[in-house]
Amino acid sequence: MIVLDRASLRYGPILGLSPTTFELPDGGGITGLLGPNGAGKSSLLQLLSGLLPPSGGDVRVFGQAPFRNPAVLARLGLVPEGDRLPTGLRADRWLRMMGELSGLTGEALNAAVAKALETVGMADRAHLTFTRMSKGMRQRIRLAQALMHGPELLILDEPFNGLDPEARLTLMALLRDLAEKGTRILVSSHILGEIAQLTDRILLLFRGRLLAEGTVTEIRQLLDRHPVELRLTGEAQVLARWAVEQPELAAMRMEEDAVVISVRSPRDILPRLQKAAAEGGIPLRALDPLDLNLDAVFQYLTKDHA
Ligand SMILES: Nc1ncnc2c1ncn2[C@@H]1O[C@H](COP(=O)(O)OP(=O)(O)OP(=O)(O)O)[C@@H](O)[C@H]1O
Repeated sequence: MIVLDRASLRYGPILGLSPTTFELPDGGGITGLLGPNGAGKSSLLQLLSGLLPPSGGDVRVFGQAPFRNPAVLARLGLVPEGDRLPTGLRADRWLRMMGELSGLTGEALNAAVAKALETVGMADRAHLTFTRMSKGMRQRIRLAQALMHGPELLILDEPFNGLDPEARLTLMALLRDLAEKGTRILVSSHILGEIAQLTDRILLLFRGRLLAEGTVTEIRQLLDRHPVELRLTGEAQVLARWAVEQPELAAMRMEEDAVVISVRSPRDILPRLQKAAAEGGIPLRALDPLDLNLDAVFQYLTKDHA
C-alpha cells in the first residue's frame, strides 16, 4: 500500500527526512510512527498524504506518487497535527462544507456526514459549535472529516496530544475498531506508551532518520531501562499519594498544581494511570510526557544503533 524508496524531504537547507526506505503492506492494521519532536514524523506523513513532493527518491501510495494526485487522495484520509477549527461554526455544518469541497453533494453528502458522525460517536452532539466542544470531541470531529469519503488509508499526526485520559482511550478504541474493519492506519506519536497500547508495529524516527522498523518489544526494553518523566496536572497532593504507591516510580517532584514523576516501565504504569483517571479514581486534568527526557532516551537509542 505504501512504498518509500530512498524518499527524502528538504526544507531549503534543512533536512526534514533523510533518504528513507520502507514498505507497508495492503490490508488493515495500525502502524505507529514514533519519534521525539523534530524527528521527521510530520515530514514523512506530509510526503505520504501528498501535501509535499519528495526532494529525492520515490514515494508510492496505492502504487502511485501521491503529490497532488486526486486518485490517491480520494483513497486516503488525513488528520493533521493540531486543533485548528473555525471556532464559532457548528460541527455538522463544517463537515458538510468539507464534504462539498471533496465533491460530495445531495443524498451522498447527507449519508457520508451521518455515517462519519456515527462512526466517531458524535451523531447527537454535531449541532454544537466547536467552541462548546471539548478537545476530545473536536478531535473526533476531525477524524469524522477524514473518514467521510471511506478511506482505505488513514493518517493521523499526533492525534493524542493534549487529550484528557478518557478522550485518549475513546480515540484509541475508535482507531482499533477501524483497523479491525480493514482500514490501514498510520499514527504518529512521541510517546511509546501510546503507540504500544495501539499496535505492535512501529517505525522509529530520530533526527530525520528511520532508526528501526518492527515490533515495539526491543524499544520497550531499551525504554524500560531509562526512566521517563511525566507531568501529572491536577490536585498535586492526591496525585502524589497515588504515585508513591506505584512500583515503577523512580523519582518525584512537586510543582504548584502538578507532580512530575519519573517512571520505569511506562508501558505498565500508563494504562493504569489512564484507567484510574477515567474512572475518577485520581484528580488528573492533564498528562504530559516531558520531551527533554524522551529526547535523552532517543539519543541513547541512536548510540545503541549507530
Ligand atoms: N516548514 C518547515 N520549514 C523548515 N524546517 C522545517 C519545516 N517543517 C519541519 N522542519 C524541520 O524538519 C525537521 C523534521 O520536522 P518534523 O515536523 O517532520 O518533525 P516531527 O517529528 O513531526 O516533530 P513535531 O512533532 O515537533 O512536529 C525538524 O528539524 C524541523 O525543524
